Amino acid sequence: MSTRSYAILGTGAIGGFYGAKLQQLGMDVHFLLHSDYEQVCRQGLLIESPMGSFTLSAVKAYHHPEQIPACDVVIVALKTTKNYLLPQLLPPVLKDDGVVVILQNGLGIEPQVAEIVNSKRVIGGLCFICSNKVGKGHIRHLDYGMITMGEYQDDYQPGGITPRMQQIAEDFNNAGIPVELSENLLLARWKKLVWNIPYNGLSVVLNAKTDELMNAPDSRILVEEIMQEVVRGAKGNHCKISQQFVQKMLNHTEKMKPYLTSMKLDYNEKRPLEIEAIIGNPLRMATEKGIDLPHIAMLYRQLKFLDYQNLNFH
Ligand SMILES: NC(=O)C1=CN([C@@H]2O[C@H](COP(=O)(O)OP(=O)(O)OC[C@H]3O[C@@H](n4cnc5c(N)ncnc54)[C@H](OP(=O)(O)O)[C@@H]3O)[C@@H](O)[C@H]2O)C=CC1
Ligand SMILES: CC(C)(CO)C(=O)C(=O)O
Repeated sequence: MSTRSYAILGTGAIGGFYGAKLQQLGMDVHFLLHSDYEQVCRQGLLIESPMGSFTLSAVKAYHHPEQIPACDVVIVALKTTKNYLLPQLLPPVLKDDGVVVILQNGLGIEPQVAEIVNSKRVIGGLCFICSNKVGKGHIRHLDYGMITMGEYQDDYQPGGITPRMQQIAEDFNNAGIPVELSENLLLARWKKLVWNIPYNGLSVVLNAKTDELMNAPDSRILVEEIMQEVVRGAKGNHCKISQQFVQKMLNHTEKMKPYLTSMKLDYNEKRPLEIEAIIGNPLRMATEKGIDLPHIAMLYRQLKFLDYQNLNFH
């Protein structure tokens, strides 16, 4: 087993789950906690999962990043709405030769992190998992779990497959989490957006679960139209996404158990929505290349309105 140390920034649905799986394997894992800190110090982390439920009773839990020893790998698993904290959180927890792995949805986060830690120290990861934090220190993993990882290079130039990615992937694989390595992080991020932009966005605007969006003819048309816009935005950024991939996303969602997207859960809980990372940044990246994405531009404004109302007036 490797001796790499891991810091988890954001011990929630995905950070709590993946961190706990790494610790269960015997890895040295340090968890930064927020409102759950005291509960986790007292009772540990409870993971419910179809892969096997377990409790980690001894957790290296911290309330402040300065208390965490500098680690080889720092996993960013906050909601992107909290990324304004990263300039304070990242430097103390990262070893001089350490690497940051960003396990967040959306696009355009790596360049922000590269400004803090330097672009040679950033890996992006896309999580194909359904998981929720259902209580303090209590994570409910529902389904899936695979991660796609890619090296970040300036301006999202393809970074190839590096030994350090392979080593981190091996740790996750040993912990029971499949990892796929991508030579092109930008393409991997656009592909994930084919799902996230329509379903996360429409679930809030139309107040619907995935099955409702797929079963009603009008919302299904909208889902497909938005997916096609994502494909066009990707193409304008030199990322080719095939029609077979779009079809695969539609078929896959049709077969999925009815699912409340993470954006809809945030909306229902009156938490800020990850609009900029998931919709705003890709939209701006396409606009900069002269590509017009009218459905996504409308979705963006609608979500901004709903988010503002939700946080301020209801
Ligand atoms: N959940 C899922 O199934 C999937 C999520 N993703 C993406 O993963 C990312 C993380 O999402 P998810 O795990 O669901 O989010 P969660 O809200 O479950 O987890 C985020 C965690 O960050 C913690 N946090 C907030 N502020 C601080 C702080 N100042 N210091 C330390 N910790 C803090 C929160 O603690 P507290 O609650 O105490 O504030 C929470 O435990 C998002 O980008 C999401 O889109 C991607 C695929 C699937
Ligand atoms: C696609 C999905 C459902 C998990 O892979 C997701 O990213 C989300 O809930 O935001």
